[in-house]
Amino acid sequence: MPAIECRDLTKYYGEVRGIEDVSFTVENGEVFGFLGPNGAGKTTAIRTLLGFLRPTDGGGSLLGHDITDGAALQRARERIGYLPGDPGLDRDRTAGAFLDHQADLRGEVRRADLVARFGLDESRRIGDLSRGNRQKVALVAAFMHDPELLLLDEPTSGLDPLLQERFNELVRERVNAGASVMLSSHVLGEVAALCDRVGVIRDGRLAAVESVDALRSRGGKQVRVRVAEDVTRAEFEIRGVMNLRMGETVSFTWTGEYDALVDLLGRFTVHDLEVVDAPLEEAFMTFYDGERGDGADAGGVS
Ligand SMILES: Nc1ncnc2c1ncn2[C@@H]1O[C@H](COP(=O)(O)OP(=O)(O)OP(=O)(O)O)[C@@H](O)[C@H]1O
Repeated sequence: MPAIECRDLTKYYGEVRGIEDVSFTVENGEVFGFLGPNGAGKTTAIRTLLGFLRPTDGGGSLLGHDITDGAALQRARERIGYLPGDPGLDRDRTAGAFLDHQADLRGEVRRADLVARFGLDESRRIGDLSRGNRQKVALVAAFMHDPELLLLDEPTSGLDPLLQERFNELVRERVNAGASVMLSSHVLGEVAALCDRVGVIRDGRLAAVESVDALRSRGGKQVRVRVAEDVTRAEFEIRGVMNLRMGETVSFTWTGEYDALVDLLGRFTVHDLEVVDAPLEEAFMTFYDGERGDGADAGGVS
């Protein structure tokens, strides 16, 4: 039984499409990233899965409970951690009072530890907290009952890099303890660092689901080479070479087989050579062709 199952899930807000025909599963112990630009449908998918919104069509399950079975889902919530994209925390309450209320609903085995790790002052009024500190309160609430499944909507928005790293550690700890995670983001680096697989959502539809490793390998290799000879651009303009930049060092993205690269470089006296994974952005951009206007280059990566 997968941790999350999403079958042709569709949600319309009246005439407005939120998501349409979204299907994927999140296996037990997996970290699944839901990546897409603003308005793509990430929040709609998460809130529909949690039963806060009624699907227009399709269905799914969380920890084996049908998402349209309100009572079962309510019970399952004790084993689920949810971080809303825009936590509407009661500004007049203190952080501690909010966490007390959440603890009554789901428990708080790890609260003290998390409050200390995030350096949270529970006595402060939520309305007086900075955005980052409010996000910390919401994170403690999502994680403090050691949930088996976490649905996190843009979890690191508002967190500084140090706290983002704390957050990453926290996710890894829960996953090592057997939990499954779905998190949404529009920051590629964030999902690449944490996720096993990524679903790319655009205009309410799932454009692709890929493992982060596959995305990386599709991105090709970044090659930087310095040779003894004077070289011309034409000598490097062969199949497999992209983003070619000439200079004292010649650099390009290589998307072909290694043997063909060795053949190419074998024509010269190589003084210096560096071959590294191309940035994940290049593979990822293939999903955004047309939307950003710079998809022509990226389109050739695949
Ligand atoms: N309550 C609502 N009423 C009407 N339309 C809505 C509502 N909530 C979302 N939408 C629309 O549904 C679509 C998907 O929005 P959603 O908030 O799910 O996207 P998102 O990927 O989470 O975006 P963001 O990254 O900005 O949070 C958008 O076109 C949005 O305008």
